[in-house]
Amino acid sequence: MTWIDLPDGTPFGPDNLPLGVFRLGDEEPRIGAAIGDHLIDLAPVASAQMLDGSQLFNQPTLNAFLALGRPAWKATREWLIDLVRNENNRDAVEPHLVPRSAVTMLLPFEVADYVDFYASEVHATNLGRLFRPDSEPLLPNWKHLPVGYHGRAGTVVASGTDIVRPSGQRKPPTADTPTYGPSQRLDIEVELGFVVGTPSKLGTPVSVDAFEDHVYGVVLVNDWSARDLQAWEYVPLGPFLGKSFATSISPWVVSLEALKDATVPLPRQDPPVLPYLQGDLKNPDITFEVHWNGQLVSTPPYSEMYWSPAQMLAHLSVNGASVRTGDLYASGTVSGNAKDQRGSFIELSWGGREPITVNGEERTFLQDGDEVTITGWATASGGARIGLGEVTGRIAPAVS
Ligand SMILES: O=C(O)/C=C/C(=O)CC(=O)CC(=O)O
Ligand SMILES: [Ca+2]
Ligand SMILES: [Mg+2]
Repeated sequence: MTWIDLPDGTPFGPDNLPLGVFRLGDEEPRIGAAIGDHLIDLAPVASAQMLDGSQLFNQPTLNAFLALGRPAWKATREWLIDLVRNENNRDAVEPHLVPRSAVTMLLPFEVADYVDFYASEVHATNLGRLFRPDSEPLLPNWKHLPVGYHGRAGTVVASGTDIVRPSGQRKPPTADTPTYGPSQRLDIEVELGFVVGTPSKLGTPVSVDAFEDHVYGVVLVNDWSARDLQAWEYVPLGPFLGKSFATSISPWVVSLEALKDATVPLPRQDPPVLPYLQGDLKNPDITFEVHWNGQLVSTPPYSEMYWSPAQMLAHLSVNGASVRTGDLYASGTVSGNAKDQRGSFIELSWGGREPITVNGEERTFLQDGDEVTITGWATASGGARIGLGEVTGRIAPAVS
């Protein structure tokens, strides 16, 4: 399959070839493609082959590449596949294979706008029960439109960035007035992020069928959430400071093309959705693993998500809002039906009332020094693993 040595079970086999931005020593950041324990430094390989646009890879972000659109994404993928499969390319590529352990991975693209959805029925039901115990868990709109909110693009950070515990207002139900201080209910949210390449025109909605023309690929997302800040501030306008302090994403952008054999039909939508949300709808079949201080605590499955990524894009643009190169929209927390498939600690510990055991300790929310690592992968036809790599972050103490 490839002339490059691959470790067993690598997330980055010859069918994946995700793109990311790396820094090697004090050299300028540039674009690489992951393969096994290495990356291919693409700029020198492309310029030696005198490819049009080889300057594209000599960039500190993927944005210029993303803006090229689907035909160029496909051509680039075919070129990459040939580089790693065809032994004739060995002499050209081998000098530019860099061990991934030798580089620092950066934010892969400059994030334009950031939207966060709420597309898991299990998660929305669980949070409804926890935040609004006296009402129906799912609000009347939930099965008619993919609920979402606009987040803060400027605080989307690279995997590995420390997350400073946010401070803010919180008012426990038993208190009469709010107090200010470090969040005591700091949480994670396991999500899949969709990366927009091709922009759309202001005033013109993007149809469900045009999803693959606009979205290049996916990243892992951890949408850190301060549940105490959130519970006090969110009514009636939705999430604000409880979410905006940081959102971490994985460094490798996996293309939709690499995932095309790893999809499942959408769960049945009942009641039927409006025509602009109808189409041939699929979900990527990704399984996540959540490690809390090294211990596996949950394995959320993407396949059960109620709203598809194409419906999210159609909905976020149906009023004529345009999308831009570098837009990121996230699925919302991925939670499965089983207890050990929940994608947040507020669900895993049921609001803090049912602690879970992590490395022998009873735990509910995040403590300073805790580290959370989320991985994810799909299985392509033929059994090859298409890995998304990982997104990781450690909690640093609040600023006093
Ligand atoms: O139900 C609520 O009031 C709040 C829900 C969330 O915190 C979820 C959110 O950020 C969207 C998601 O990740 O699913
Ligand atoms: Ca979220
Ligand atoms: Mg966030």
